[in-house]
This record gives sequence, C-alpha cells and structure tokens, in this order.
Amino acid sequence: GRSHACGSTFFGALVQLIPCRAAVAPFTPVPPSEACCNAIKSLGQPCLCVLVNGPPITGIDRSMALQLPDNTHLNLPPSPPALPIIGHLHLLTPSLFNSFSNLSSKYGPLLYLRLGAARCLLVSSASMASEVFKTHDLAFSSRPVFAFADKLLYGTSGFITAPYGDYWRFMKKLCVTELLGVRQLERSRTIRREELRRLLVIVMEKASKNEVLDVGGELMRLTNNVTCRMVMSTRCSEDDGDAERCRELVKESFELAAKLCFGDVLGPLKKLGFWIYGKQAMNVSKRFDELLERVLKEHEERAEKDEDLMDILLKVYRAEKAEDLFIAGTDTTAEAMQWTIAELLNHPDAFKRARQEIESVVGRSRLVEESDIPSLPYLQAVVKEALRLYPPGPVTTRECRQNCRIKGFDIPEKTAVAINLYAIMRDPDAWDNPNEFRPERFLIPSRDQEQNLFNFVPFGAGRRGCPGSVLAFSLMNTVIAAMVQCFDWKVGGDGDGDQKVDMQPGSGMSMSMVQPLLCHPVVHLNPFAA
Ligand code: HEM
Repeated sequence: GRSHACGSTFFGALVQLIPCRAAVAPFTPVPPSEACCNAIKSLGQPCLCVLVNGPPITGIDRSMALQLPDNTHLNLPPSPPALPIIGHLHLLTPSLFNSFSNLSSKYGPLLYLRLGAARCLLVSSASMASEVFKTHDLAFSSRPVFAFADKLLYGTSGFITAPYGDYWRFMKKLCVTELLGVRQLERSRTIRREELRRLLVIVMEKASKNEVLDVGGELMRLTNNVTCRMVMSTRCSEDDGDAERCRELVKESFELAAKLCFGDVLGPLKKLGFWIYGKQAMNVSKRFDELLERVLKEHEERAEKDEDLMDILLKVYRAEKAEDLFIAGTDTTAEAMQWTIAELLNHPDAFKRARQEIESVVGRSRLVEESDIPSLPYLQAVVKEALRLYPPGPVTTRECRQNCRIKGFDIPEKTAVAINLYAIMRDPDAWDNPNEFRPERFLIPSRDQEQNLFNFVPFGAGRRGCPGSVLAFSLMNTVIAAMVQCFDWKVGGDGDGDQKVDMQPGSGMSMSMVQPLLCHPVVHLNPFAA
C-alpha cells in the first residue's frame, strides 16, 4: 500500500486475484490452484473457490454474476475478447500499468473492460485523455466509489476520493487558497529550507562515517516532515513516534481497502467481505481518530500565532480531513525523487551536466535555494524526465457522472475510468525513444503546444488534476539540486561504487523500486563549512 493515494486499491485487489482466473471460470472446472487460494487468503477472504465451484448458497445468485448489462443499444468502445464472470481479468498481470499498456498497444487507446462485476473504461493516449481531462472535464470529475468505501478510513469523505460535489469544491478551494497556492507556498518556503538542511546534515554524517544511506527512507522522512509542518505546524518524524503510528495506520487501512474492494469484483458475493472485515475497518478508523484527536488537541493548546491549514479547517469546518493531503503528498514526492536520483546515478553525464549548471549559477559558497530553480533549466528537465518515466501514480481513476460520447463511442453514466498516465508518457507516437532517459528532450521547444499538453501528465489534469504539482516540483527540484551540488554517490550497500541501480518498477498499482536505493554519499561541497 505505498504511494497510492493517487491510485486505487481496487486495482490492487484485482491484481492479487489473477492466479484465480482459471478456477472462477464456470465452464472450465479447474480446481483452484494453491496460488489462487493463497491470493484469496492474502486478501483475507475465506475460500472463494468453494463458493464459486461448490454447492449453491442461500442468498447468493450465482447466475447473476454471468449477466451482462443491457447495453446492446449502445455503441460501446471496443473490448478485447472476454471470459464469463471474470471478463478481462485474465488479461491483467501483477504489474498493472504494464498489462494495461499491453492491452492498449494491442487493442487501441480507448477500451471497455469488464473486470469481474466491475465495468471500466481504459484510456491510454494523449488524444483520448484530452477528451477526459478537457473536452468532458466536468463529466469525468468524479472518482469511482468502491464497495464499503464509506466504512474505511478515508472512504468517500476524503478529498482525493470524494465524489464531485460541494465537499470536494470546498476542499479544493481551501487547498488552493490556503496551502498550495503561490502566495502560501512563498510563505512556507522557510519550512522546506529547514527540512532540506536537516536532511543534508544527516547525509553529511553518513558520509563522514562512511556509512550506507537508505535514500528512499530519508526522502520519505523529509516529505513527511514538510507536509506535516505545512499542514499542521507539527513535525511528524519526531521521537514520540506519531509519524510511525500514522504511517502504520495508513498502511493498514490501504490493506483493508484492498480486502474490501474485493467485493466490487465479486459482485453478488460482495456482502461477504463486509461481514468479515467490517469490524476490523471500524477499528482502524477509530485508532486513527484517536491519534488525530490527540494531535489536534495539542495543536489547539499550542495556539501558535501563524495560522496553518489545520487552524483554518478547525475554524471553518471543524473537520479533520488534512490527513488526505498527507497521504497524497508524501509517498508520491519521495518516490519520484528516489527515481530521479537513481537515473542520475545511472547516467553520469547527466549528473555532471546538472552539477555544472548548478555551480555556474549558484557558485560553490552557498547551498542552492528554491529561488535558483528558474535559472536551472537542465535540472528541471531532469526532474520532468524522471516523472515522465516513473509517474508515482501511474494510473488515475475517474468516474463518468453522466452518459457521454467520446469519439463517437457511448460511455454510460457511472462507468469507472482508468487513465494510464504511464502509457501516455511512453507512447512511441508522442515521444522519440520513449523508454530512454533523455532530459534534453524537455529543452527543445515543442512545435505543437496544444497537442503536447496531454503528452506529459504525471499529475493528471483538469479540475480533478493534482493540486500539489507546484509544491511537488519545487520540493523535487530543490532537493535533487542539493543532492547533486553537495555529494558524489557510490551505488550499493557495499560501496564499491560501480553498480548500476536496478530501474525495474515493482508490481501492483504503485511505482516503487523493487530494491531500495542504497548509497554511500561522499561530500563534494559542504555549504555549512564556511
Ligand atoms: C511528484 C509528486 C506527485 C504526483 C506525481 C502526484 C500525482 C497525482 C495524480 C496523478 C493525481 C490524480 C489526478 C487526476 O485524476 O487527474 C493526484 C491527485 C491529488 N494529489 Fe497529487 N501528486 C503528487 C504530489 C502531491 C502533493 C505534494 C500533494 C499535496 C500536498 C498532492 C495532493 C493531491 C490531492 C489532494 C489530489 C486529489 C485531487 C482531487 O481529487 O481533486 N499531490 N496527484
């Protein structure tokens, strides 16, 4: 469950079910394999195999699972060949964005998929995405609600997952005016500078002791602290362990979400999940509430004069929804920075060029600052190129709020939509050598601005696009610049320095590294020494 604020646990659950595809197809009486049973158990479900292949159970109409929707009069987008019950589930593999990409390169950029009992539109090109993000922005400005979502930690009451409506509009406005707007980002600059300095001190220490650094872990701590301080005026990674507890609860809730979302795939069987997991879900929510309540109470007692987002939320709404931003902003940004550093280590020429640029603009006597970033175009290109290749939220989900048409195809109301940002940003029709790390491509002015607008979409787009993109860019650029300015890096835990970083993304919904990035830092410039 890492980094998937911007993704969806629904697909996470689907992926785990892949070994079961043979066993759940009704006309091929294959006994459930061990892998299937294990997958089901890992989702916390009792033996589904028994339910599907076994004797009928009162209250569950198995034939319902076979029913196709009455869509015959509609001109639906093309569909790959489907199997009964599971539909297209058998076409997916644990690396979801990859299997989505394979489907679109074989069958086209707009596909109608049936995943168990769920229906889903798969969007995989910039021109199709512009239909969702721009032409029909309002129609696609909701997110799908999954089974039992309301019983989960965030459910539909969170900002990220909220259906389009008053609450979402309220949160969006608040975010833009009070936290992520240009003026607010200006005000919170000191927080980011202090946290970057803290990180550099830690890395300096590692370097002086010749110890190995868990790059991802430290970056996560940094983004945690920055978000937490910006939102709640509190540093989270302090010794009292609140941050740890918070992260654990978030993780637990994502795991539970995966179990409960399983209900969406089961269709008629979905009540089952809640009988078993409902209580557990309530329990996680309750513990999170307790933690948050304590933080809020401390917050009120401190009564600092500088108002932060939490004060405003307390005042305006008496709501405690800030944790959403915490989830959305932390893992994603840290993950993206880790990939950027990894690509720079695998491309020493790019590293050298970035450092030369920094030294020519900043010099060697002070640390690079946020205000230097506009003068560092190559650095910005490096960060963009890493986001293009490794978008932390590779697939974003939307829901169609009303019947509409895309390129002549009918999209029924309430269809879930998966937009494969990963595929769009590696589309060979839009990018030369799409799988190669070439920051220079962002330095060449593009001929057709309008068309290129939706080729680069790591933050999604439209009114439901990421409101944190300016903050994320500014944090990423500054942190990467400092890491390049101050240190040389030897890859690997043993520190011989000649290894390449393994750039294989992990499986599932997220875009995390298979292996954690371990490095030995060597000080190149100590800006605190003077
Ligand atoms: C590199 C870092 C980040 C990436 C790649 C990223 C990516 C995304 C994506 C792809 C979406 C879905 C957009 C869509 O459906 O069109 C999203 C939504 C969101 N992101 Fe980010 N994000 C990042 C950092 C942040 C930060 C720093 C924050 C705030 C502190 C944030 C807050 C949000 C919120 C609140 C939403 C939900 C918006 C809504 O539903 O209206 N993100 N992000």
